[in-house]
Amino acid sequence: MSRYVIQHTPVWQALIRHHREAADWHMRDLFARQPDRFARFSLTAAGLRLDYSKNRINEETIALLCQLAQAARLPQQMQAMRAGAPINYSEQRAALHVALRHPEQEGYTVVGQAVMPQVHAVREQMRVLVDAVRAGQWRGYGGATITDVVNIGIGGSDLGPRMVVEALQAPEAPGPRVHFLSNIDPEQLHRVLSGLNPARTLFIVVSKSFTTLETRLNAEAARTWLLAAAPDESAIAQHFVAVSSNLTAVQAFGIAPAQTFAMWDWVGGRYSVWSAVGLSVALAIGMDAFDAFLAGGHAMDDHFFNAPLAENMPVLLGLMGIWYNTFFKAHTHAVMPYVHGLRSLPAHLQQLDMESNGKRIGSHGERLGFDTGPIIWGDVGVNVQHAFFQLLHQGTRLIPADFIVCVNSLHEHGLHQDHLFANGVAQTEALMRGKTREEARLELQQSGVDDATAQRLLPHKVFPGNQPSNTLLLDALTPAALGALLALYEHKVFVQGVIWGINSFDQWGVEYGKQLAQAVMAELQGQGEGEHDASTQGLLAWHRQLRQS
Ligand SMILES: O=P(O)(O)OC[C@H]1O[C@H](O)[C@H](O)[C@@H](O)[C@@H]1O
Repeated sequence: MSRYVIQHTPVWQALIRHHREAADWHMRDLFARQPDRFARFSLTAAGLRLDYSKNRINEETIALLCQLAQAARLPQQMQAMRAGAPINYSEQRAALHVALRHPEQEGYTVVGQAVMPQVHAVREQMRVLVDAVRAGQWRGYGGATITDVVNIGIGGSDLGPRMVVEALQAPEAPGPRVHFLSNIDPEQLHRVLSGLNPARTLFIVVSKSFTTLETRLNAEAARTWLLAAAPDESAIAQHFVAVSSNLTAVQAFGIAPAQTFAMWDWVGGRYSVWSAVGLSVALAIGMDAFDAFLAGGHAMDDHFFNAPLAENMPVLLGLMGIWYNTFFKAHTHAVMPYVHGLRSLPAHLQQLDMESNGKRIGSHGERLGFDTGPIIWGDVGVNVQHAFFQLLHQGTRLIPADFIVCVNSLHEHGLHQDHLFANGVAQTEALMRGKTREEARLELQQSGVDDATAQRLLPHKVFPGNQPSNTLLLDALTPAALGALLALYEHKVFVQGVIWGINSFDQWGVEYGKQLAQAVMAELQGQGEGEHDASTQGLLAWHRQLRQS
């Protein structure tokens, strides 16, 4: 089989030529020339609305990008994912997170084995625990009900559940308070535990591998903390549950099989919030709301697997990302949720996108000759406008961005929600239109400043515009809408990985630092000296000077 190199396909070359033209376009002109631009470049899927008209694209751009997707065999790869094929080829695993939100008892297999019965069995096990805790039937060692849940996990075992809990748990709603312990900074451990009552706290140790150092250290610290208060070790069964694919290691840690929720090697950590990794979410919002979250994700899967490429929301987002990242050489992609509940979405997407597509090696081991995964960043609106938006408006870089806005809030507070919406949408308009020299001059004249001041200020008042954005519009931040939104981004990342020809489902790049940390730690503990560069040696020497024994 000849090596597939996307860069050498005729459509890639056609896109390079098309980009030379597009580089001169201003979106203001595109809108002026095409009054029905919004109708042409917007769509609805799984309850989400996407306006992608404020992009440096025309029909030809979309047509060429769809051809690129065909050349990369995207439709076939989508089917391979669905069929449970080992698309994570470096680890010989399927990537079947879509099965986790599939409602039926059948539909997905891995190596010929049906997976849905296991998925539904674990979901039932979750329901039993969640209902018992929320109804006050699950009791701690002194017979008291559970008021606080601590999710101990890191990476995919932390970011997804943390973000979803923040988004969906209303403070006044019934259900335990949920806390997240991820880092090995003793400060975090102290802060999380210090406000809690051991007799009323349930720990969920979440680790797919159950070998992650941070999680094991934190779980051990939590166990010690609990046992310092509890009468005996039998309390572990009332206060610790685990979520893992490594059931043997869980048992060795001291958590019984009955308290253990399985996950599988065909679920990547950053795609796992839909599994029992989402137990903290289900405890926070209840199992019915968790089911609605899964249903939202499934509705997006249905759309993704069935809509034609040019009308497919994740595909379009993925393709436009490639347009900017690879052809315009934009290095970053910003995500701005104008939704307080989604303030941790950028952090979740950083792991999802950058751990999936932050790679330079193609499927044949070759070094790819173009830019792949962008730097994902962003924060919550309106706050961002008063912080870093200056750079988007008048800096020197091209920064494509996603704006996420809600029409309705779950809380009524006068005009807050409309102001929030207005600001989000106005930013996309300002970024697209910019302000010409003429417009700025007129504005200065009308402001009544003298001519000399107007002359001096004029260059500073011009906005180049032409900054692209997608607007994702939600009715309100419901479990179903959030499910659809997360699944949308997961598929977007997959689409890009397929087109760039990389494996989005492994993460070898995170291992090296862990390896070296073990060696450095051994030295800190006085177990020999390693060979280091002068900088690392110097830092270790400073540590020896300052460390209080
Ligand atoms: O769930 P765990 O096995 O504890 O892994 C937690 C995290 O750590 C790893 O280093 C990976 O980079 C992440 O993809 C993973 O989510």
